[in-house]
Amino acid sequence: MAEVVLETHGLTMRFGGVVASNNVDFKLRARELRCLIGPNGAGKSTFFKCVTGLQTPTEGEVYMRGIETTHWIPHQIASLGVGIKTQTPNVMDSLSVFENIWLAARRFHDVQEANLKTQEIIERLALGSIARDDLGRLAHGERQRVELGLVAVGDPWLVLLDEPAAGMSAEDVERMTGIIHELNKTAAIIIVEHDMQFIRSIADMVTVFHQGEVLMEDHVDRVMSDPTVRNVYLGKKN
Ligand SMILES: Nc1ncnc2c1ncn2[C@@H]1O[C@H](COP(=O)(O)OP(=O)(O)OP(=O)(O)O)[C@@H](O)[C@H]1O
Repeated sequence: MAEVVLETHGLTMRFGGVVASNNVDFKLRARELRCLIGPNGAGKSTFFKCVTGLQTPTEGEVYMRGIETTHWIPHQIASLGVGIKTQTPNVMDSLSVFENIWLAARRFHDVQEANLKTQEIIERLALGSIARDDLGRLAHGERQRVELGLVAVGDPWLVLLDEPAAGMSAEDVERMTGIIHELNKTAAIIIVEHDMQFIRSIADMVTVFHQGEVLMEDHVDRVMSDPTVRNVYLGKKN
């Protein structure tokens, strides 16, 4: 069996009386692609933030390739070889696509290698036609693609993506799907996502969150046809 690259034990996050994440045990193996779904307020974002170091859980532990990262900040986690795409990316609108990717590449490589890596990412993600454009002038879908480029530049073995398809056109989503599959050749990937069409097109295994807990973990087809999952989305009691 493939190596476990991410594991949580009893991950719990309380905000006052609200238990946003409740004793979550989670495991992801090398080269897996897992979508995290669930209705609004189910605890997906909280789980994502605890795993990426944006929040520190109240209880429980996070391990990446066996290293405990529970109290680490995102920068430390990224330095392990983990690519993180949050909804508030660290980019500069007044710099070009090339420059933004180059700056990200420079964190991992010397100047010469950063040049080569930037060029490689621009080709892999088909960003050539917009490479000299300022990031601030790009359409939403193009920008999302650049942000994936920033994730890919560190050759990550684990990629954590928060709603990569949000607000995108069907064409952009299709492109994004291709890029994620390409990243998945070398990295395990977690995607927090609302867009069911995107999930159907990309997911294999899905973890369903409900009221801060894992309700179900199974193949996307079984999850989508499960009556309990349907009821949870529709807000019905079982
Ligand atoms: N910073 C916070 N302070 C207080 N309560 C919070 C905070 N963050 C999340 N919560 C609460 O925790 C619960 C889980 O929220 P979370 O955002 O993790 O769910 P979600 O599944 O990501 O929802 P959505 O799909 O709407 O983004 C909700 O009841 C939410 O109101």
